[in-house]
Amino acid sequence: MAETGNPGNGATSEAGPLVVLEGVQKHFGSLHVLRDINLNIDRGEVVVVIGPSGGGKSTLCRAINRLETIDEGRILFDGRPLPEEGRALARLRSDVGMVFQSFNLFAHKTIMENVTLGPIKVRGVAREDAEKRALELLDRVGIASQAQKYPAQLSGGQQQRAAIARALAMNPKMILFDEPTSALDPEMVQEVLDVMIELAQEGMTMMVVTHEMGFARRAANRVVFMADGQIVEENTPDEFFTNARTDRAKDFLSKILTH
Ligand SMILES: Nc1ncnc2c1ncn2[C@@H]1O[C@H](COP(=O)(O)OP(=O)(O)OP(=O)(O)O)[C@@H](O)[C@H]1O
Repeated sequence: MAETGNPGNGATSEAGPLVVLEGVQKHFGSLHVLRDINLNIDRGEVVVVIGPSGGGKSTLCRAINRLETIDEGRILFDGRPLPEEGRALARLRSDVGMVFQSFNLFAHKTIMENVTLGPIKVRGVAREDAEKRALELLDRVGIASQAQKYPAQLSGGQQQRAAIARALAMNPKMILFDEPTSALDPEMVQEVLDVMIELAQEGMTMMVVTHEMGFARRAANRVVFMADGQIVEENTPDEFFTNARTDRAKDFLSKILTH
């Protein structure tokens, strides 16, 4: 996939991990939701984050593109601390695509407008070029024929595939997926996972919060198990699913794998 480059912003560090979290702490009031998180995500790596509800997985995702601020520690993206505001923050948000459980498409814009808005407004791409690329991406996720429809006219699976096309339209360096299939009817889950598996195989750097263990087995390089705001253990999917080390992870797996 072509990179847009990073005009006027100096060289990026192509060596080293794409994301580095060091000693990250986050509270919501008295609730300690991220406790000393240390995590690197390498370029081209697919990290699946799993764990019980309320464990801090979404907050971790949101902290990486600064939808949440952190209280302590630091997060580096592409070798630099996360920007706090302005154009640099807008650039971070386009470099780090985000796909949410609830699709988050603009309801009063067509699918084509949803996909082209960012490239036109943030990246300064000409409308004609943005539309051409959007059609390619919509074709790639299997919904080119829906380009002129509004989100409510599409199935949940189609909307989520549109959301992935929208993230891809910014030529992101990474995509964060926060429970992308949790709101879908069961028959639509696989069509979205198939798009994600293809992206993973093409080398997209991804962090995926999900309960889809089949996806983790097939696509993840690493599984990170989080509970009570901490990374309890992390391992390759094979090791994690057959040889979890901690009682908490074993307990969690025994519950979800019997479903
Ligand atoms: N904006 C907020 N204000 C206050 N508390 C919050 C906020 N966002 C999340 N929390 C709380 O922080 C804790 C961690 O939430 P988070 O959504 O990160 O967990 P999670 O592991 O993603 O859970 P789930 O699997 O249920 O989505 C939860 O107790 C949640 O209620």
